[in-house]
Amino acid sequence: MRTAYGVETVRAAERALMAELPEGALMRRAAAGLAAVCAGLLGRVYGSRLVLLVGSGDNGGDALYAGAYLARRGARVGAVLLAAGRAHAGGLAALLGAGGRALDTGAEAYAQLAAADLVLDGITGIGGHGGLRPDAVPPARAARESGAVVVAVDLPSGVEAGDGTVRGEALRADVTVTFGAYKPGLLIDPAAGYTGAVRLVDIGLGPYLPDVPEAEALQHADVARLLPVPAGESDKYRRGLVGVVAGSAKYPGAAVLAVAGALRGGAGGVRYVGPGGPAVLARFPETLVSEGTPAEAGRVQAWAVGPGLAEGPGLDDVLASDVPVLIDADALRTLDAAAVRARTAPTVLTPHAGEAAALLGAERAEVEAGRLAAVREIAARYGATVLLKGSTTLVAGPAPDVPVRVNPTGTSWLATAGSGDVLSGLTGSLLAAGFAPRDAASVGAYLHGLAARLAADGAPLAAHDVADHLPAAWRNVTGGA
Ligand SMILES: NC(=O)C1=CN([C@@H]2O[C@H](COP(=O)(O)OP(=O)(O)OC[C@H]3O[C@@H](n4cnc5c(N)ncnc54)[C@H](O)[C@@H]3O)[C@@H](O)[C@H]2O)[C@@H](O)CC1
Ligand SMILES: [K+]
Repeated sequence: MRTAYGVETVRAAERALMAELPEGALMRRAAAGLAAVCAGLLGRVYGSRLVLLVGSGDNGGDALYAGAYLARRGARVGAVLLAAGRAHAGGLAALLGAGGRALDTGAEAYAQLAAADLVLDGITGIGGHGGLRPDAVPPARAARESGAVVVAVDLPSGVEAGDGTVRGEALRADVTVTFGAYKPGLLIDPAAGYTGAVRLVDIGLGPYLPDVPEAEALQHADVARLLPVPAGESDKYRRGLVGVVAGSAKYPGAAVLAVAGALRGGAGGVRYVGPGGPAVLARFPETLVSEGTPAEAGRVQAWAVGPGLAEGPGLDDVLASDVPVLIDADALRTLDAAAVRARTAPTVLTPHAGEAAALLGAERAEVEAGRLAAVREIAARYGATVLLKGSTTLVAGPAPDVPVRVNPTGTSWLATAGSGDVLSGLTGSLLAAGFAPRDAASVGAYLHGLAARLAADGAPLAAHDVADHLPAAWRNVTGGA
């Protein structure tokens, strides 16, 4: 599991650790780790050309101390002081003492940036807000346009550490060297798109961090542990039946795609309820098709309702049931929060940003600008587990003290019609197979993203390709066991 801690939590842990260390020791520890990563990237430090972009805070201090280490090993280091007179005093003295040079933002800075092998971005870290300030933008752009490797100190400058938003211009890095712990912004888009490869430097913060992180991202091993392996005595009922309520005369394809996902999610069987029965059976003869309403259909262990659904009794019936329910797409637009909160079994909502805005009675732009806050707010208001789709899919449970799961497997190729229908069926199937709601949603998103990556392989894909690659994704996670 990859864990991420919010800014205040990291600061509190740093304070507690610093109280036990000599003055400045923690920053020097961070800088030594940073310098080691840079040395590895450079290959040969002696004679290499480094430029430091130095802001007014401790993030700049890290860059200056790391620059001093590398200058002592023979690198030529120039530090562009973006906040003249306010650079970290100890760091600047160390750099100058090691033979580095301080520069203002004049022509020489740009000449050095153009010729640099490596640029260290120490403009802002966890203390930065609101994107790069105007005076930092031209040197940041020059760094990006040079052929240098750009290494972000702690975070790419200009991104919000706490929630992954980018509220102005930010400097895109090739590598981000972060200290002590991941911050949510390193995992959540759009900020996560600015980090390049992330390297975590241990500065001894571990014992001072709380057990429960703010956000976490499943890794292959976590998903492999959660996926069920049918035992010898399993039969289809023990493995769970998932009921799919989807599709309409207008959208018959949604029924087929939701069933396609459900068949690959580990449930023992799929019961389809809706007007798309003939289309579903033509493609998947193994489906149990029920006429009539969900209430009239046989027993299932979970329902997935919503993809391509027109008006009908489907939603009310499944809400009244005593099994886990996943609600997606059109069914979200008319959802009554009180009816969801009153349910005795878990509910999972899977909105995209537009549907999330409808659930909150907010503007879509508001959701886009604060996805972490939005997913938590919907989960709290509806008393449900919420999977907010997007370039980084987020999953929040109804309890406030449980980490938000960040899906690491997404790909922009997934932004294709019908891919959400596959995810609904898949996640519903995991619920029927007995997964806890937060696990069902986050494992569903993980396998779905991985299947899309395998299917796309660098080319556009269709939603049914994602469904077809779910078994390959499952094998990829479990090692084919
Ligand atoms: N606290 C500690 O013990 C440690 C802190 N470390 C470093 O310290 C950083 C945090 O330092 P600070 O709290 O001083 O904050 P930062 O250095 O991240 O940034 C705050 C400074 O940047 C300015 N600033 C804010 N927004 C800006 C913007 N949009 N554009 C330009 N300037 C802006 C502020 O005026 C302030 O002076 C961490 O990210 C990490 O790099 C590390 O050395 C590890 C130890
Ligand atoms: K930075």
